[in-house]
Amino acid sequence: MSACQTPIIVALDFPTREQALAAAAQLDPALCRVKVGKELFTRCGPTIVETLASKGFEVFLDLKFHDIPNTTAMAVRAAAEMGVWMVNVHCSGGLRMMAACRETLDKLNGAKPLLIGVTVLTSMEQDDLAGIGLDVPPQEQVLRLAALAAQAGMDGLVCSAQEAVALKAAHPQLQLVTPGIRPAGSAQDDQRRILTPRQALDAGSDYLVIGRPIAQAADPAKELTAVVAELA
Ligand SMILES: O=C(O)c1cc(=O)[nH]c(=O)n1[C@@H]1O[C@H](COP(=O)(O)O)[C@@H](O)[C@H]1O
Repeated sequence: MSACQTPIIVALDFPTREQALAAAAQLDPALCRVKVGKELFTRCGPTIVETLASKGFEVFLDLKFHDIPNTTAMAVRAAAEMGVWMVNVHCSGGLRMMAACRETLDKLNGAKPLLIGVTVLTSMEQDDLAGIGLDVPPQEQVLRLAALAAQAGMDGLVCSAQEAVALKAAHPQLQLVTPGIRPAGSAQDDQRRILTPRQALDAGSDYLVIGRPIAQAADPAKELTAVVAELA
């Protein structure tokens, strides 16, 4: 049972182990989980996951695997054996890819990470989708990928909180992990489909991924406490 009492996941997007651990030292594992993504993991490898776990944090390993079914399933197995709490793959890898991941995790003994499918990145809007040949609004593509993820037996989805109402109606069993969270007044950065923490929770998000507004703030503990208060 997790000691974490909030839906907040803080993205530790840092270039060094020292910076990531300095930020983590200002966060309380009772108030948030942490996310290790491509930059930090490529720099530090699995030891950063072990260190954060030893400090009491549940870790979302966000490497967004996207490959042929066997390769992706073996990567997910490696993540599970690392003891992470959540792992993700791109839904656009297709039904067989997601099903292979599900089957591989189901065969493992012991605790398994939540298996989450990334739908349409929160940095993308309709023009970006058109640029890669998808002439549909983001929500339509998200719902299409969500149906595949549900069929594959995934535990949840990464999506924008803007799609949470439609997704909860269509697939109430899927947990919604929503980045693109911006407290009122904070910079949008490269995100496009954004909501505030309160709006996201009200829309049906199960977990809120927040990076720069907390991790890169002068006082991460203060920003985290402010978001916790906004959600209370
Ligand atoms: O899978 C993710 O976590 C993810 C998916 C997505 O669609 N959008 C998205 O921003 N993310 C991640 O969520 C974090 C958001 O960080 P901030 O924009 O700094 O709050 C980053 O680490 C992204 O890699």
